[in-house]
Amino acid sequence: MSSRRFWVGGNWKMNGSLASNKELLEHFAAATPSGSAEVVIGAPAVYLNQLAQIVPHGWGVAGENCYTQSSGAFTGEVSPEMLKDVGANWVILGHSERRAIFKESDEFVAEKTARALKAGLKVSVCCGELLEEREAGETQKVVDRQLLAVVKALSEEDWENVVIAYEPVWAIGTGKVATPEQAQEVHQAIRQFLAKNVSQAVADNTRIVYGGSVNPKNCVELGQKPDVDGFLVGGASLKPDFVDITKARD
Ligand SMILES: O=C[C@H](O)COP(=O)(O)O
Repeated sequence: MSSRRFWVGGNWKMNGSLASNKELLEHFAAATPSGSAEVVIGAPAVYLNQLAQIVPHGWGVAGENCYTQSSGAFTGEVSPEMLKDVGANWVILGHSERRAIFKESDEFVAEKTARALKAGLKVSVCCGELLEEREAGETQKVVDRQLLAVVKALSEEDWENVVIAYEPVWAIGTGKVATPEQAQEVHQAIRQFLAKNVSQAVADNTRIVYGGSVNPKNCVELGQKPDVDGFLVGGASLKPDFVDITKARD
């Protein structure tokens, strides 16, 4: 196994309330989460301040999106600086729901990634193919295209603060998890892509995590693959046994 620290992110998407967040986080803390994995919870921006105060000790807090500017006439947007101001230290960018529903382009995701890093946030940047793209044999082409935009926007040092989340769109919220072999194949190819397009050191050190119907039952086998450095978890991060996923590699 590599020296890359196992990373487990929860992505609550547009879910939660002050009361349910508190209940869930208290449960997580009481259930003794992994001491070795880096754990980060992503939540709607309005709840980040609450999360920053009550997440289990050592856990990070992530926004689920941000804009490219610090402030100004951008009605409805939230800046990276504002995420930091309310206690977030991470942001999830380029999630397939943002790409599909809000029409975010590869370049826009890359620009936001660069800006968030500049503001001092760490970034989990998402990539992944649609079912029809996989069936057409275009998985790697799509992932490379999405990541090439990010590569162009970042310096080599920036990569220290980036986690790549590979999330095949057909596996998100569907219960159809990628097999450990399918995940490993794409993760390995992403690492080769980083070696070719950034540097061998960045390829060796960047965490590449898998997302798409991860749950406490399938996480151990997925987490044993050498290039799977953790998970970005949607639905299962809203359940008490998310804590078991943080321990997949323990
Ligand atoms: O960001 C998380 C992904 O969208 C995965 O969601 P899921 O675990 O509910 O399939």
